Amino acid sequence: MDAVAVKGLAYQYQAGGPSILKCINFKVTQGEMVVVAGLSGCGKSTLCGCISGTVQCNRYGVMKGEVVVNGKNVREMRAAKLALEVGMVFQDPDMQLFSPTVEDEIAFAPENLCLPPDRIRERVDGVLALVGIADLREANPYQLSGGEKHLVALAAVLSLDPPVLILDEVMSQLDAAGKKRVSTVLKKLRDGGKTIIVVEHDLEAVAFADRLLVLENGAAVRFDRMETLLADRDFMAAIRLIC
Ligand SMILES: Nc1ncnc2c1ncn2[C@@H]1O[C@H](COP(=O)(O)OP(=O)(O)OP(=O)(O)O)[C@@H](O)[C@H]1O
Repeated sequence: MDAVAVKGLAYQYQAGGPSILKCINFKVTQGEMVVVAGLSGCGKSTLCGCISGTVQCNRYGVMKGEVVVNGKNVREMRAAKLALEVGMVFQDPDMQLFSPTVEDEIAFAPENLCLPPDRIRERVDGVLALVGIADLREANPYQLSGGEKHLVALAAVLSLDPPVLILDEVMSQLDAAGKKRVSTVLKKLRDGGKTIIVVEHDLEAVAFADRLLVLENGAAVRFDRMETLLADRDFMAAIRLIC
């Protein structure tokens, strides 16, 4: 079954402004991990925002086409419902952290679902263990490193257990050990059935992903098996994804 179907997606931040996304079509199967890559400014974050419903498309932005997540059109869903279907970890984790402790940050969404306290505790303990940040439980999120903040933001998103996860460059501030830690978590989540779309420049760090979507100047130019595209060194060099 398709977990995410993007059909003829086009986006402008302002009517009459530049077309940031240009008729993008692709489908992601449930339990698949897809990497989105392309040069800076090609529209990766905008695509993530369109899929997660976090991009502006009422007052200023103009979105055309359709994004369907688990059979539901994201533009027809209220934010609270959409958050149960698709969770997004932003490129800048400070955009989504606001609680005094990591534990409060993770508990916030389940509390807002009015889950009973023992279920909330269960979820908090579960995601702290899954993401491997149990030692940060009492920490102040603002005082963490960039990489740790991304892990806390991922844990907070996982507290709602959405079937689809979108991660926008969460490894960019991590050293090799940090990247390995995140990729291990992503593998575990994918193997557990989550559908994952991840924007990443370091393709070696996510080489275990299933498919790679290459964007160039707002258009999807290739969508193929990860190993097929990594092996196509002429294409990858021409598109400047490898030297
Ligand atoms: N809020 C906004 N208003 C107007 N234009 C924007 C806005 N956000 C992004 N853009 C423009 O949209 C284009 C695509 O930006 P986007 O952030 O989606 O690209 P990206 O591929 O994620 O880049 P990067 O790799 O640098 O994060 C860029 O030209 C950017 O300047």
